[in-house]
Amino acid sequence: MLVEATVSLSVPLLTRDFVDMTGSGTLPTTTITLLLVAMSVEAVAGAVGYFMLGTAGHGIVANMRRGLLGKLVRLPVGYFDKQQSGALASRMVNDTTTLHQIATYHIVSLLVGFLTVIGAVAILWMLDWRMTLLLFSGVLVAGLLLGPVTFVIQKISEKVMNETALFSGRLTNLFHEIRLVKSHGAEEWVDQDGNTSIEKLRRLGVKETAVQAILAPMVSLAMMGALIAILGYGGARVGAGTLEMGTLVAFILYLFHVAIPITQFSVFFSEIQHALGASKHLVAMFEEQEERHSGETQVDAQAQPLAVENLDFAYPAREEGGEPTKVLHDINLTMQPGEVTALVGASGSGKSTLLSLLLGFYETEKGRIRLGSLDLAEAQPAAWRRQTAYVSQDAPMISGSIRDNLLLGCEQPHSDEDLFRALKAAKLDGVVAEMPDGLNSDVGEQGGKLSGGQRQRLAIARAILRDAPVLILDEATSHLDTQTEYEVQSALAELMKTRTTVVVAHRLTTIQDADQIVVFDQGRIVGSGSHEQLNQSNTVYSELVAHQFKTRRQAA
Ligand SMILES: Nc1ncnc2c1ncn2[C@@H]1O[C@H](COP(=O)(O)OP(=O)(O)OP(=O)(O)O)[C@@H](O)[C@H]1O
Repeated sequence: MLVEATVSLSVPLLTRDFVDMTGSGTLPTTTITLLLVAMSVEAVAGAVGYFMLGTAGHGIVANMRRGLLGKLVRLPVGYFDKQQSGALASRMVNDTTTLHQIATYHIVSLLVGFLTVIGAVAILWMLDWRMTLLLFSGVLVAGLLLGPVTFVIQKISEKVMNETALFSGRLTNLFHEIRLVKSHGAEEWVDQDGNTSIEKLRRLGVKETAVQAILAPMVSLAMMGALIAILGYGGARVGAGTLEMGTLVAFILYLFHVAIPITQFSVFFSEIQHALGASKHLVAMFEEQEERHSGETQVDAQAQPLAVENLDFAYPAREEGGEPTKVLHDINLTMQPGEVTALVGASGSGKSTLLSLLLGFYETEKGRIRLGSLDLAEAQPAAWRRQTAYVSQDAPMISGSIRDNLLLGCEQPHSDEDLFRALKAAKLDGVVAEMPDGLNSDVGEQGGKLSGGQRQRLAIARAILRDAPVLILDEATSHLDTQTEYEVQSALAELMKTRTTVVVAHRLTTIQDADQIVVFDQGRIVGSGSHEQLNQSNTVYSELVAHQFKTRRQAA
């Protein structure tokens, strides 16, 4: 592009010679040849420059997206609690594209334009300084008008980006939950809600266009003024014989050399405001504190007790300035290898939160979690989690096949036989074998092509395959019918024999044989022991048992 700019500066000078020579009656073949060569070089250099910039731009966007993706997956779970996943996706896709243009074409055009203008001014000054001053008074006026307008554009652009991210977030969520929307006949509400955002975006777009619409004419008006002044003043000087005709022509051509970059500056300033809006959020994402990478990587949970000591925990405030939600108070608990520890308690009493903490999803405020003598705070979270297999309440699935879901995060290779063995233990082998594509069958978005029970069995098979010494099950069998639950429970019982197991279960029948039952009440442990012990001596537990017994009898 520098070659293009330099060569393009010679074109008006060559044109001046061409006009002056043809005016004096000679045919300037050398000048014509030079003009043709200069114009061809300008065109080729322009095309090559455009291609190279485009290629660099795509590289920049890809790098930025790679960086962002790498960053996002390494952010702690707490970050995602505060974000809408669709909004994050929008930032990754749309905001990075906005930066593409600015990082390549606009920045380079600005630099090249700047050099062109300097070159043109130098040549013009040598040709005729009075006319140069005249031309630049027009440029100065244009510059002074641009400042405030670009500021307004930045403000609007920022609002557009935020609204777009919000809109994408809402849509993603609504489409995920389309069954909920339809079952509640909420299509009309979704329509209205979406239309409000669409209308907001339209209004902002119109505002932005209105400001942009006055920007370009303002610049061209200033340039037209300069052109007319040059033509009037230059024409008079040619008439008076103090200026060559060729020099006036060269001036007019140089005017475009100045005008085009100046117009590009105006586009640049409006684009840079756009990019500033986009980059603000991307920079904020890049600056987020990642989950700890440091710590002990040699975590061995084999035959080690898992202990929780004096643990307090509060979720961070949902909005700025809000109060954190205190959820766990002074938790003390030891889970022995080869034993099953069951956590029971009313809904919201903090059982799942404790599981999240055992998995190192959140940093704890006070107290410790230990595996043998190793403190979780001193271990690398990823290494710690490699020692655990976790089946959560809703058995989430990734988009892809049964195989992809089974092998999620697996480091060792597994044969199809291994996969079927795990599926068999989870009582899902028959279902998968009957699928037309077997292990390669697609599970659908969020596992939507599988039933709730099948998803749960697939999640259990995944945990079995992971073969980790610590097993963490959060209501892992709640979606299964009694017969399947019984069969899966016996497979799990086999698995639990050699592992440290923590189970959360609402249906107390499934954990009556647990080695240790721990009773939660409003974030505190209010008792622990065997089913018989607790049933006799712990009122919270005996009430839970009595309540469940009553509910079942009523259901029957
Ligand atoms: N990410 C979060 N941010 C803020 N508060 C949360 C978050 N997750 C859970 N809570 C709150 O923490 C408390 C304990 O929730 P938790 O899910 O641990 O209970 P639970 O005993 O597992 O309940 P359930 O049996 O219904 O699953 C609840 O009051 C809940 O509102």
